[in-house]
Amino acid sequence: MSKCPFHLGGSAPLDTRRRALLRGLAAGGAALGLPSAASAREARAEELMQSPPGRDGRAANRSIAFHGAHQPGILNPPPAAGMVAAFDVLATSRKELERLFRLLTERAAFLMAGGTPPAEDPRFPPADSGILGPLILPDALTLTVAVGAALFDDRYGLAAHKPRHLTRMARFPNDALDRDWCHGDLLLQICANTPATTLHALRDVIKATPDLLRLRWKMEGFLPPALGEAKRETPRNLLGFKDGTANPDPADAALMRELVWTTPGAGEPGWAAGGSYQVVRIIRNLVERWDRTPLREQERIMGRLRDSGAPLDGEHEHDEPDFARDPEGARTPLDAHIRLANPRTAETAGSRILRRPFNYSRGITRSGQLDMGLLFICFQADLEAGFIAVQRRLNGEPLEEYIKPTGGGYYFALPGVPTEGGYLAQGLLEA
Ligand SMILES: C=CC1=C(C)c2cc3[nH]c(cc4nc(cc5[nH]c(cc1n2)c(C)c5CCC(=O)O)C(CCC(=O)O)=C4C)c(C)c3C=C
Ligand SMILES: [Fe+2]
Repeated sequence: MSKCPFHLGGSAPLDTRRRALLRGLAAGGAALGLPSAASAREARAEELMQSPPGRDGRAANRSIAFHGAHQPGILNPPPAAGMVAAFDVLATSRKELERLFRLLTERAAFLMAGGTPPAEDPRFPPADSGILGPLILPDALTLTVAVGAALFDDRYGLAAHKPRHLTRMARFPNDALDRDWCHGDLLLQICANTPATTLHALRDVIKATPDLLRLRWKMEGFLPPALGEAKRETPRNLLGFKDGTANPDPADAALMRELVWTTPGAGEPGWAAGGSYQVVRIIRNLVERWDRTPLREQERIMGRLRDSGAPLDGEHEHDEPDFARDPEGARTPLDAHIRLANPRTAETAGSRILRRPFNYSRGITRSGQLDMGLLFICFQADLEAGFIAVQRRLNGEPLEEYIKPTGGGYYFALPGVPTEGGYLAQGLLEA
């Protein structure tokens, strides 16, 4: 990673990063023998760094560290723009597969830190798409790489090393899965403050891997922009409800070890420690029907009040519902979404999951209805005890009248890359 002259450490203070960035910029120009162009680029970079055009400079300058025991993009609060892109892997050998993961590591670390691409020689295609301008600001970008069960077929000799619960996503009763929007050997989750930054990162990865990856499907999502770290509110989904209220606390490391990170033992291969099962579901919301449903009924379907997010037996958003004191469902219907998803019993405590959903909107259907919904994403230490157990409890819930899952897949988010020099999937490929 450090071999890339333009790589700037994601966790480096801004001033250090700025100096390194300007040095990289000058080096890029000098490499072409263009000293005056270099200084002009340097001046422009300084200007942009001070005040990125049309953007909140502080937010655009924010970088998230790439290196760590776990990948970024799982515990950090989701920014306003999210994307998942599923790929088929074209590598023809294990060696080529290693080249793919090394490349993904290099691009992710560079893009997340921000910097300048090498200076352009107009006789060749540009190194960068240019859609962010000459200076790539980190913009709270995260790239998270996950693998699907298909990667463990007979192509690369990895079958014996498959995470224990990783399977091809099977259909649930309310699903209408479109095969063009499902599965994939590899999943890239890209999150940032702005959609331009996620698209830029996707194009960068695609450009770097023409012989190694083929895009299979992609879905872009969004959240209402955060009001700032301190004032962070629970985002609303496209049914108008706060979504994420009862998520387990990502700051609770012991809880994350229990619910999110795969640990050695329990039949999991050693290399998978520190990774997490990732579920993606594209769930269309039938919003025209929902918007004609009485508010009281909407709230009984969800089990929470729409405006405050409070449970039906509480007053405030973070009040804990007491289902045990309501065995007949007088306050919260027995089939309310949150009651089925998390009955809060001793037996179901192990099925808690970390949700990280985005809203999506992609035009209209052939019958003229709005095609929008939830790009549902969740992480868990055990796919069977987590998402699959929760979804089985939700099967047949009243909310199904308003939602239709149409795509997605099951993946395993790789463990992180603790230090420079390492690469994603190194443990798997060296197992
Ligand atoms: C299988 C897992 C889940 C799917 C699929 C799912 C879809 C889905 N959810 C909403 C809206 C809300 N969900 C809420 C809570 C909630 N949902 C799940 C799981 C799935 N949801 C869980 C585990 C929980 C937490 C339950 C709890 O612990 O109380 C809420 C309430 C607010 C919150 O806690 O986030 C809403 C609203 C939609 C619209 C949807 C499919 C489109
Ligand atoms: Fe939910």
